[in-house]
Amino acid sequence: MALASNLNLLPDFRLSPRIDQVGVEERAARFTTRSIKADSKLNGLLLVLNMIDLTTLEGKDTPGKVKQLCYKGMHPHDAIPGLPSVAAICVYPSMVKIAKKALEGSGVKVAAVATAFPSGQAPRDVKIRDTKFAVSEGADEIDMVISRGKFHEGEYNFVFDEIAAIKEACGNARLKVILETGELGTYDKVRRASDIAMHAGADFIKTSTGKIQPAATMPVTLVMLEAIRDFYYKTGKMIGMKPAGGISKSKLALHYLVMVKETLGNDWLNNEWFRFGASSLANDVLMQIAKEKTGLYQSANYFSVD
Ligand SMILES: O=C[C@H](O)COP(=O)(O)O
Repeated sequence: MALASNLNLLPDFRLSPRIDQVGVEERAARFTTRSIKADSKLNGLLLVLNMIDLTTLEGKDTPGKVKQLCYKGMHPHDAIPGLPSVAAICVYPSMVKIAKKALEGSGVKVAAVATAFPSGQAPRDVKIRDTKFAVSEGADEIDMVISRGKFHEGEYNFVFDEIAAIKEACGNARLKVILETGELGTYDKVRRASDIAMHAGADFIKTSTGKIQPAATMPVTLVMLEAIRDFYYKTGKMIGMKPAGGISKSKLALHYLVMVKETLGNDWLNNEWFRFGASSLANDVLMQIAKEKTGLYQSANYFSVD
């Protein structure tokens, strides 16, 4: 395992680039002003659907609900032909086996939140066991949370080593590292946490758990996309991006796609490298796809997940 203390070549994370707050907010706002032609809009909506990690992370989740969500993920709407599936179903570790079986042969991945999600307040060995359990149950992807308390104390080597340990526990599963940006406080800290996560072995960086406000925003996501771009220029390694929490409207999701395209380029415009973590976005996307195809709006109930 790559321990921070053993890696003399690591950057000093205290020196991560500073972010101009006004500049990043203005740049993010500009992506919302681009006009999208009708045919590009339909393609964009289909792409958004295919990039969703369809999520349920409730204490009251049942096997029945997870199976229904899996069906929805594989067949977003029976009455609309030609729809792609979502990218993954995102659940707690206890639901991984149920989801894995329900999704068998579909190509839809199972993502599991682990490491004492959402707080991350547990000893490292518990987090490693949580991760190994989810992988042994069949998780294709692990969504871990960073230790925000340690990060705020300036214990960057601790945060780095923990991510590296979880990466090792993942085996072949891809690792998404959740920064919980709503608890980081500043864009500078979002940039620093992104840099630590990528150097420590993240396959994806992710904004939020969905349990803390604010969750994903366009400026925060832009800071992370720019960190990914800089990391790519420096190392040649692609890292994925997953904004999550509070993204429920198609129009906003399309703005995110414009931002990804203009910041990272077309190589990132697929579900291998970009995801939306969302519980209700799929319904709005389906409503808009139906509208684009038929010219008519259906009621929201027509598309409900449950
Ligand atoms: O990672 C996904 C989030 O937990 C979903 O958040 P949401 O319910 O606001 O869409």
